[in-house]
Amino acid sequence: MHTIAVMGAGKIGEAVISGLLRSGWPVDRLVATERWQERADELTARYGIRMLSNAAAVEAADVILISVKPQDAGILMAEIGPIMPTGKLVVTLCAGLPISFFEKFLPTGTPVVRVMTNTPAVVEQAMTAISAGPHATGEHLAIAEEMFAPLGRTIRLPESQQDAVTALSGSGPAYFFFLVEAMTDAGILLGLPRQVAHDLIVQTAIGSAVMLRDSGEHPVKLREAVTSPAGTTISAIRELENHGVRAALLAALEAARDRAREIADQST
Ligand SMILES: NC(=O)C1=CN([C@@H]2O[C@H](COP(=O)(O)OP(=O)(O)OC[C@H]3O[C@@H](n4cnc5c(N)ncnc54)[C@H](O)[C@@H]3O)[C@@H](O)[C@H]2O)C=CC1
Ligand SMILES: O=C(O)[C@@H]1CCC=N1
Repeated sequence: MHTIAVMGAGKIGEAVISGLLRSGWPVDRLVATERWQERADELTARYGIRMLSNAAAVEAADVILISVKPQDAGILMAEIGPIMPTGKLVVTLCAGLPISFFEKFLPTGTPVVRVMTNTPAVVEQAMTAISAGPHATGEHLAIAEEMFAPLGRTIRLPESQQDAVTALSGSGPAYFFFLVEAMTDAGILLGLPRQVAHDLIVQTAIGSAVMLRDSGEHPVKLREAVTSPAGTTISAIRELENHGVRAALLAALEAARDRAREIADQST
């Protein structure tokens, strides 16, 4: 069994820690690092996890998970790159940063796997995309899958698709939350109490998501089944089309993908 070091145990780092522990991963096979002592103490109290310095974590583990913000990755890699022994697996969660960015800091031949997950990891419903770097083998991909499978679904994709994945499923939960927030406001506009509007739309979102996953039907078919001739739904759909919601989504995801590319450019 491997020992995993979570380097930068923030929101996503903690989701990985809690998911692994819930799935039965032994806590003595997990270490983490955190630059703020208060945060480190909080994680030890919550999970009983050993919090180490970056250098000690690299030494203790054979799988090194980079889960700091992309803007902090250069500083972390400059610290741990020179002391990284050969043969360790590096797994990065950093949005936008290519595998080649990490390889620059690491001994030649170090396997690097790039991963994009999302926050539904905290309820074991993440969508995680996993890509191999030039030195990563099927065995390394399998280790990454073993780490992320407890958090939800996993998929293997070429690294060239990771910026699109980041825009779609990495950021995706934010778009759904935004939609729920806006629809709750619409319910209030129509005279419903806030809590009632919230409960109605959350259950509608859950029901729709389960139908999308389990019915095997195309979303167009599912929408058509709700849309009666001269009914209420088509009046709403006309307004969504008039306000360019479809075009807004295309432009929004393109902007997120472009931002991922910009993060990569700024890192070189
Ligand atoms: N939040 C999200 O929905 C997703 C985030 N990601 C990626 O995951 C990474 C982490 O994101 P979050 O967890 O949201 O950020 P976060 O800010 O919550 O966590 C990063 C943690 O790293 C710590 N840190 C920074 N530099 C450090 C260093 N040198 N040594 C030790 N600890 C250090 C920070 O104190 C912080 O607690 C990012 O690269 C992001 O692109 C990936 C998928 C989804
Ligand atoms: O907004 C971000 O940059 C990160 C990456 C994907 C989700 N959150």
